[in-house]
Amino acid sequence: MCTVGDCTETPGGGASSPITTRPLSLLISFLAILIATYLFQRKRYQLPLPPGPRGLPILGNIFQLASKYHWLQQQEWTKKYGPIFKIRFGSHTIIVLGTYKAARDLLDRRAKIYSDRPDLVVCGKHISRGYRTLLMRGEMWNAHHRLQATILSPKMSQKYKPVQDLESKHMIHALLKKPDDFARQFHRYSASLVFSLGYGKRLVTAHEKELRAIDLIMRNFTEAGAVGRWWVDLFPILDLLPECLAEWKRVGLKFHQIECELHLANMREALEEKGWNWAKVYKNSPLSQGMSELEISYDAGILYEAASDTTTIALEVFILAMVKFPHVARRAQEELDRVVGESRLPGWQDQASLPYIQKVIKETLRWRPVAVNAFYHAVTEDDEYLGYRIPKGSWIVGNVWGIHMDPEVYPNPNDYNPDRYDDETLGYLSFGFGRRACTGRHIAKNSLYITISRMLWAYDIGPNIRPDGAEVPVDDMAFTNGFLSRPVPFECSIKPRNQNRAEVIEREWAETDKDLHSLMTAESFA
Ligand code: HEM
Repeated sequence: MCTVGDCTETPGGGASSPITTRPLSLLISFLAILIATYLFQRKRYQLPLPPGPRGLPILGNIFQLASKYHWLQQQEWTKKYGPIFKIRFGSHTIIVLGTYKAARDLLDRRAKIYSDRPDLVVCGKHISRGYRTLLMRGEMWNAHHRLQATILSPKMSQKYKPVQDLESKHMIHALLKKPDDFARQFHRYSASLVFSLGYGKRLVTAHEKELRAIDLIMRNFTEAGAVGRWWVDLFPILDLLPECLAEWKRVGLKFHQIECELHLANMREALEEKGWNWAKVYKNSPLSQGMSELEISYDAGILYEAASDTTTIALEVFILAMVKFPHVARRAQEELDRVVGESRLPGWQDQASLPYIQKVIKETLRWRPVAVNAFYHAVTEDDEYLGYRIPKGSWIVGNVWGIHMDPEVYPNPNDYNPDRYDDETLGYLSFGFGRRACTGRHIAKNSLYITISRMLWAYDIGPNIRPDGAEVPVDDMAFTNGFLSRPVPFECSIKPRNQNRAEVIEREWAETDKDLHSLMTAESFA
């Protein structure tokens, strides 16, 4: 028998819930979710877009951004519109995040939906043709990200220290003969390090054809690929034009072919080299099965491109800072003299005992960030933040420059002041955000440690002095414009601190094992 309320019997006599009430409750829950989602989306859809500067009809804010330094313009707009604002770039909406908190909240904490890249027509579709990790999307990016993790993880990055030791000694020694040549020596260091790791071959003179070829590619990519250089980047529909009317297609194809030839040739040679190298790891990795030879070679080539200019620029900024803030150099030298002494160069064994040098590195990356806007992210779902709607597909940019100059986070931001990192929680954003943060950052930080500590141990760095005794003025705001922003060439004085140190440099360089293959055996990377 059953009474009202506890009946579990059906007219047919069996247990009722699996057959009748469960589908009903499922249906009700489904409808409730549907309605809630609809109401939520409708509410979100009704939210306003972030505020932003008025632009021209159709074109948007392109001309305002084309002003000399777009990052200064963005900094001004943050002051006017707040932590999040919108600009238009032809048919694209770009959301700019102007404060540390806004950038961390969205690009890091909501990285799951903020780690896509926009489809960039010229540098993405035509020059890179899907092969450049920086611009990859979806599954293809996942596959390459996993592949890169096998060689760029924190653990693997520690194993590259012997090569960084060799290349930094080479650099410090070369500067004894030609101190004015510092920019070229920094470039040689950065390029040779990654070329050695990637292809098992050093770049000793900085005149090698490989180095010139990659420099050409970087120039092509940054100049021809700069978003806004071509109308088609603003209005992708123009890409439907036939090739005879679309110069960017011809230029893109030409640049792509140059890259393909170079990356393939470099990889094929690397596979024949004696020792261990990234090309071999890539080729033999189970993670690369199913990737074409070109795809694998491009990945290795891209690492070289991503590593060489960035590290060079950071080192140039370091010299600029030492010229403008000589008291910092003196503080760092006191620390080095106390910890290391005068009879040897600083090495990896000193890294943990040189906290001031670590702060100098952080401050260098903050004070004049190498990539002023990191790089474009894109959002894969509609989202809201601070009461504003962020439409799916928007391009998202963290204005790293403006954020690093925010006095609320970094008091007196234009001062180069390593002591600000006494607060160990204070961060910086120079390696970008979330899942797209720079995968080479562990190598980069070690490079900056070994080169900067040795530069300061070995040399006095300061302004150049004219014959009349006046300092040659240096403008610490004179930078090139672009995705990467480097100091405009400037004069400075780099002199050995004394004869003893010059002799130590000579001695250590003479005693260094310069045979890359003996440093890069398969056993040392196992
Ligand atoms: C001081 C040196 C360096 C700086 C300042 C730097 C900065 C950056 C920045 C800002 C990004 C874009 C991050 C974003 O979109 O949020 C990036 C991406 C990347 N960097 Fe670096 N980088 C440096 C050195 C290196 C090195 C040494 C390597 C490799 C050995 C490297 C490999 C890459 C790669 C592969 C990406 C693309 C990541 C992706 O989209 O998946 N970088 N880097």
